[in-house]
Amino acid sequence: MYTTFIQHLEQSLFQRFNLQSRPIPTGLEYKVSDRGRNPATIRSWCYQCPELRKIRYTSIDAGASAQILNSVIYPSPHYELPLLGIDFLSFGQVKNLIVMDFQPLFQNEAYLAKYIYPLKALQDKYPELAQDLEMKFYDANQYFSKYLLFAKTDAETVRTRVFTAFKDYLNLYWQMLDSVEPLTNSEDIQRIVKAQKDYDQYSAERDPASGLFSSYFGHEWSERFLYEFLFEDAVPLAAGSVKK
Ligand SMILES: C=CC1=C(C)/C(=C/c2[nH]c(/C=C3N=C(/C=C4\NC(=O)C(C)=C4C=C)C(C)=C\3CCC(=O)O)c(CCC(=O)O)c2C)NC1=O
Repeated sequence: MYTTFIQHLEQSLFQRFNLQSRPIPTGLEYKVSDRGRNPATIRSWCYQCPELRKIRYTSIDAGASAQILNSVIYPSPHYELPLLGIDFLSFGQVKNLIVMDFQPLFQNEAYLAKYIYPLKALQDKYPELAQDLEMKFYDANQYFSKYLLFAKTDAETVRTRVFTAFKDYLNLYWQMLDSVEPLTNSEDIQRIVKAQKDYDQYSAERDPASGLFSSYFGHEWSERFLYEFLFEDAVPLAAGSVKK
């Protein structure tokens, strides 16, 4: 379902940046589960370049049961740019959840005006993909923008409109990266380092995928995947404390 999306993402990245592989901890880059109705394969890729500190994307292929593309791009801390977040989930032909956003590190007006407002024109192009759905796991006011794509839709729309919107959002992100002024003051840079860490901590604790990973690949693998790869700057909750 998301193969063409991944191909486009890769092309787009490789054409613009001098990418270097960023290691994925042993055992986390690829795994197959036979627990479900269909075998599930999870595969991840990770890169870095001077402009982008961490580029990761993950696909889950469980045949007709689940098709998923999840990705986060973390800019270098010299750039206060939002993170680029993608979460495309298809469970069978009927349930397709699409989320794509420039994930703001801060919510103050000046920041939003500079880095989030330019998204509005794009969201306006895809009204059917901006459905104002309620968030149950995450807080819509933290690390999300109001111009995100957030929709439940059908498989045909995913192949057509969502693919076009995905390319548009990605292009705007590259444009923004091209025009952003790098920070030079070390305190400003440290503030971005901290904000990106806070994002990892928040996301690791809230991620609704942990149940899905556990059911396919077991609890232990799931925790490693979350804390050693997806959100590696997050610190696991103290052992024995209750999750959420
Ligand atoms: C491989 C990793 C990974 C997977 C497979 C994943 C899956 C995942 N994301 C979900 C929701 C969601 N996912 C997001 C958004 C994001 N989520 C993100 O990881 C990013 C980067 C964004 C930003 C665009 C949102 C907004 C929801 C709805 C959650 C809610 O209702 O609060 C759900 C719940 C779907 C449901 O309601 O049935 C799952 C299982 N999340 C992951 O991190």
